[in-house]
Amino acid sequence: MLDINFESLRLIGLNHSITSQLTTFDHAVPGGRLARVCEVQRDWIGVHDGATALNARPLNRLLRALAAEDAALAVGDWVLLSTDGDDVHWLSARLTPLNHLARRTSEGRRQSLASNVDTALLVMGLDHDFNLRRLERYIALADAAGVAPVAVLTKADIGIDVEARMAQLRRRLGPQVPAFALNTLDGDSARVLAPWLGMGQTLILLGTSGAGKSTLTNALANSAQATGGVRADDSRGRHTTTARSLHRCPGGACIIDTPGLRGWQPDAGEDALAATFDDIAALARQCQFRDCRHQAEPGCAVRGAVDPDRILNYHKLLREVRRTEQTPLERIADRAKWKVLVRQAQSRGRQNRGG
Ligand SMILES: Nc1nc2c(ncn2[C@@H]2O[C@H](COP(=O)(O)OP(=O)(O)OP(=O)(O)O)[C@@H](O)[C@H]2O)c(=O)[nH]1
Ligand SMILES: [Zn+2]
Repeated sequence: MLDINFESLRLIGLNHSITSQLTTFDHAVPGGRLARVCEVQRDWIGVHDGATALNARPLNRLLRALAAEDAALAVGDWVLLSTDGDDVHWLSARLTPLNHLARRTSEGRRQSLASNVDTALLVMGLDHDFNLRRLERYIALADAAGVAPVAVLTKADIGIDVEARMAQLRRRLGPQVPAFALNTLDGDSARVLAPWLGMGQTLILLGTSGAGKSTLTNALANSAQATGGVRADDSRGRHTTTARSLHRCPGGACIIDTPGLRGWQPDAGEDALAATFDDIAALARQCQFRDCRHQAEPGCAVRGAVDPDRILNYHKLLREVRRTEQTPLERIADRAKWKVLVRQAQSRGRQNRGG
């Protein structure tokens, strides 16, 4: 029988949607217990069983099962843990995640970020890090996974045009995405973000290197993660955090800190993107032309009502999604077509120079 201490596991995010899976679960591992993945490394998996943090290794049978689903263990996953006579800890199974955050690399590869997350705190500095297109990209990533986005604008104490930027952000994103300007060093963050930090809640922090994710984690979880300085000229961080990790907050929520992402796309389809930009979709129904791009077309209902840069960003993300949804053959055909065009242009150039 599986040994579950609900009270202690609740502190690392256990909820009834997860435990209800156990009734139909084949857990024939002697001494098996439930644990949560806190850190994924190449050779070991950091897990917490509600009482202690320890390092474990996945059994081959788990690796095979994951490979069959084209899945991998991610921070936030619930797993079955057992300890053998030599005190080695093994993971034998993973419970089906309730949701799963992933990104696409610039080559289109899908990469797991975290599982079983309630809220994504999208962390962005009010210094040179401020970029609303990037924020919308993060919102698309969260929306596509069914994770509620909350924008946390850090460095309100040293930021540039703080009030104007917050007003611009709220106008552009509308009321659906709560947004806060914070100085994460002043100790007020936990109070402001309290509605998302309730018992059993899981949050993930996403944002560029240097945005203040580890500083915010430390403020919310009373922990002591290493934080890094940023370059003065462009506010870029130094990639101080190198792996995703899970931290417990005093109020019973837990937080997944992540390294800054570079070169990525949301793992979202066209429908998910349309949901993120549903203000555009709703107004577009009143445009004169069904395929209106809301640029110079007459009778457009979107232009003027939505920030023009938001419209451009939506179309940019749509183009990226369509490109990653191409089959490998379509991509090869597309590349071949480009090569021909480039070659034609080059030979035209040579002819012009020669003639
Ligand atoms: N003045 C001020 N400085 C801040 C604030 N938040 C973060 N910082 C500073 O910004 C620098 C970068 O913060 P980190 O928390 O390391 O950034 P990070 O997002 O975790 O960066 P990576 O771990 O590299 O992904 C540190 O020197 C922090 O002290 C803030 O609200 N105000
Ligand atoms: Zn239009």
